[in-house]
Amino acid sequence: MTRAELFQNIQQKESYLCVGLDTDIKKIPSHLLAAPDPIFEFNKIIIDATADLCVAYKPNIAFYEAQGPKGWESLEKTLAYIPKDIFTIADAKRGDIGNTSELYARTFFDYFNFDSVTVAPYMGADSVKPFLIKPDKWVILLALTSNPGSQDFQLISSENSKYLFEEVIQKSQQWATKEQLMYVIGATRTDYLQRVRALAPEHFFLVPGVGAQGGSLEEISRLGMNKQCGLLVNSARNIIYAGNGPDFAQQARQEARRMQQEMAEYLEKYLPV
Ligand SMILES: O=c1ccn([C@@H]2O[C@H](COP(=O)(O)O)[C@@H](O)[C@H]2O)c(=O)[nH]1
Repeated sequence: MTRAELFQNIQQKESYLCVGLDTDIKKIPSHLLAAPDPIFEFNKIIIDATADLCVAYKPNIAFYEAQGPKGWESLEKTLAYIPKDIFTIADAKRGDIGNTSELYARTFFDYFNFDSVTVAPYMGADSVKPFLIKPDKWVILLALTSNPGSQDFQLISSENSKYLFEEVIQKSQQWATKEQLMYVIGATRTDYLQRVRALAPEHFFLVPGVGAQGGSLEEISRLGMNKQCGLLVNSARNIIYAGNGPDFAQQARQEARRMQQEMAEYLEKYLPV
């Protein structure tokens, strides 16, 4: 999917919501556990309940890998079930020496056909470039993450008083254009959002950390929106586990709807003309 198509979807749906499919077998409603593939069954119901309200789905690969081969099957079926006009993100946080990254890229882009994959930048150019070989596939580079530990390295500044996350954003723009590269910027780090936007004015940011981690959707939207919106705001637990009984799909839809309506308001208010 291109940046222009993504923006078109955002405008049509008045939404920049990314639903996180962090499907934990221990958390899904008990009545689904008798299904042959409970994780897929749960995802299918969540996708049916939210597809008209979001522009992206982000399965976190850890939740599937932890189930062994069955989990990979659930992931494959889930990906096939997501409507084709919705952007897909393999949240795998990969990156290794070049020949290994090539195989990771093959896994997520050739075998699974995801639109994008999250990549850790710290092994440098040769670890990231193998993910950039197809023009319609995206790398979403970890820049300033939402967790408390992002202070340990990403917010350390060098002699020239640049933070490490700023070096990541600047350097990586030599490897790919805004048509293939996005950044992960945590919703809990809005203090830095204007600084980030100044470094990457036209890029899309994947923003996790609203809802369960406490980030503010309005702050992200006010400080981070660009002319093409430039934001995919992820929420996982708050949506998919909004309910745990027979009506869990309605509860998930209600939470996704609440976020979409807020987003419609912020697109009106903050999208630069
Ligand atoms: O900085 C980061 C990078 C990735 N994540 C991932 O996003 C979701 C957040 O889930 P919630 O339930 O909405 O908190 C999860 O898959 C994380 O691994 C992140 O939170 N922060």
